[in-house]
Formats: sequence, C-alpha cells, structure tokens
Amino acid sequence: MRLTFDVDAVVLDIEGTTSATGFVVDVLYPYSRSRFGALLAERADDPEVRRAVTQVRELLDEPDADAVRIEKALDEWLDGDVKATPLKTLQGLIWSEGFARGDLVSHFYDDVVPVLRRWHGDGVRLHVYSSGSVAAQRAWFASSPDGDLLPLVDGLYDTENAGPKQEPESYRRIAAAAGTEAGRLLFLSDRPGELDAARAAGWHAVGIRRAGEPYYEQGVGDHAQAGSFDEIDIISTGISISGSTT
Ligand SMILES: CSCCC(=O)C(=O)COP(=O)(O)O
Ligand SMILES: [Mg+2]
Repeated sequence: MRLTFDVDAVVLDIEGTTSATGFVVDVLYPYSRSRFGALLAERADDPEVRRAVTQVRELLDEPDADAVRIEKALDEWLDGDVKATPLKTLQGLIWSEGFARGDLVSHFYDDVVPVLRRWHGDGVRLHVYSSGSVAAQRAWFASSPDGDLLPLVDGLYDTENAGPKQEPESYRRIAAAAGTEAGRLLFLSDRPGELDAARAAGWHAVGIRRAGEPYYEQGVGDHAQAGSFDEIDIISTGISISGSTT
C-alpha cells in the first residue's frame, strides 16, 4: 500500500530506518569498542571527552569512576545497544575520525538514497534525528557508498541538541529549530516509542518495518507503516491544515 503525505519536511531516524542495525552493531560498534581505552587515556583533556566522562560518572552515580570503570560502562552499554548520550558522543569522535581516514564507509538500504534525492529535488527538506551524535551523523552522510549525501540534509538532531527520542518535547524543539509547523513534519523510524512521541507532538509518523531488523516482529503499533521508502509519496503544497502557508 502506498502512503501519501502533504508535508514540508521529512525527519529521518538512521539505525533500522535508513540503515541496517546489523551494520552499526557489527562494524561501527567494534570499531569504537577497540578505541575507547586509547581515547580515554590519551585525550582526557579534550573538552568533549571530559564532558562525556563527566556525564558517564553522573549516569553511573559514581563521581570517582576512573578510566577503567568508564570504559567498562561504555562496553556494557554497547553490549545492550543502550543509547546513552556520552557513549554516543565518544563514538561520534572515534567514528568521524574513522570515516575521515577512510577506514569506514556508511550503509544505506538500497531504496533510501534514490528516494532522498527525489524528495530533495522536489523541494522537501530533509533532517536527521538519531541517537548517534551530530558528529557521527555528519560523517555517516558524508561517507556513504553513494558519495557525499550531506548536501541533501538541512538539519542534524541528536539527544544533546534535541533531547531523548521518546519524549514529545524533543520533537517540539526540532520543529522550532527547523522553523516548520508540527503538522508539516513527517518522522520515519523503526521504533514505536519514537513514533508515539512524534505523534504526540503533532507530527505525522510512519513506522519503517524492514525484515531482519530488531523491531520488525514487534511492529509499530497503530502507526502507518512501510517496508521501504519507495512506498511513501511526499507532496508539498505548503498549505497547512489551518490554511496558513509555511
Ligand atoms: C551515524 S549514527 C550511528 C548509529 C548509532 O550509533 C545509533 O545509535 C543510531 O540510533 P538511531 O536513533 O538512529 O536508531
Ligand atoms: Mg532507529
């Protein structure tokens, strides 16, 4: 079944939506795991590392946690795919350097890039909202197998600049930052809790269900769903339900 939305902007989740969770877990996670120790030891004075370490200590409620304890916590969060903000900050530092060095190339499902190019060509604004840090998102889109996709993207949002993905307030912040009415925004994600939060903020939301992804069997509750981006049409009239133009 095809889905049609009259919106001005589409906001994209990454893992499970544009890209395979398996790739993130099997390629990116080991890459960061093997580099946490050196990052914590050699760059402890880097302001971003220091800020993330402070956040880890706060989350653990262990103000004196040393580098060994911090690394253990990061590894445990990796094992559980826990989307802790300081984990994502440190991964973002490591991955963006890995992408820049050419060690890493990102992954997008086959249907995604042609559809993103079409929507962008049609004047639909594209934003990203992922638990992966903005630095990681930037590197991910810049180093795709199809080349640099960053020119397609207007805004990048993560759990630091927008907030947790399961809270409606985060979606209100993104709408304000993007300068777009809630009813003119469409969120695509694999996780029902994120779709619920977007809808509670007045956005349109579609669950992306791809066979083999962790949330495939659970489904997306009562949200509209699509198996690929090909099933979604965007028309952008610029006319909101209340009749005002954007
Ligand atoms: C380029 S971001 C890498 C993926 C990642 O670490 C992540 O947590 C993605 O989570 P999402 O919110 O996009 O499902
Ligand atoms: Mg996801």
